[in-house]
Amino acid sequence: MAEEELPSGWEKRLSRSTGQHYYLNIYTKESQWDRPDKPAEPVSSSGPEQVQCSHLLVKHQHSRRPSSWREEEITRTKEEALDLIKSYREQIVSGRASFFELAQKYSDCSSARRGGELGLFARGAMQRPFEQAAFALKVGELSEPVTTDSGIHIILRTA
Ligand SMILES: O=C(N[C@H](Cc1nc2ccccc2[nH]1)C(=O)O)c1cc2ccccc2s1
Repeated sequence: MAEEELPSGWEKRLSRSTGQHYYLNIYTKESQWDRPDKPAEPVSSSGPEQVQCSHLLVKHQHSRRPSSWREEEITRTKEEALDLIKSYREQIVSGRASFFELAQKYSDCSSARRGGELGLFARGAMQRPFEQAAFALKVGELSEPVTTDSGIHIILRTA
């Protein structure tokens, strides 16, 4: 009886040490003894090309532009900004407030009017610490506080 065809993405190999056959995933280079029952998927090892995020930014006196739609001159200290961003994060995580609502009310970024929505962006578009944090998030995940030259952010990945 002809052996059933292997699912795509696998190769059948012979183990020299045991004389047993094993199966090699040609994408991940992982091997297994059991015959695979479904195709191996090509992995995008470099992660997503683009992410969609919203953010809530609290600026401080040393921010790159210590001014915003909320406040002509922002004088709070970096420590006060971090305390604020932590309290907003806690309100969101506890479900007492929505990300959209707090970003709209309190974010020092012009994206506040859209609940902090920044849209889709690729690597290279945003300041590096922000990019690194955003691309490390799973969809729906809220970051810990992230510091950039603009101030302190919490980032919600939406897609
Ligand atoms: O750089 C911006 N706004 C700055 C503050 C700021 N700095 C950021 C740094 C990283 C990501 C977003 C950031 N927003 C400001 O208003 O002083 C952006 C506003 C918007 C609005 C819509 C979409 C993208 C962007 S980027």
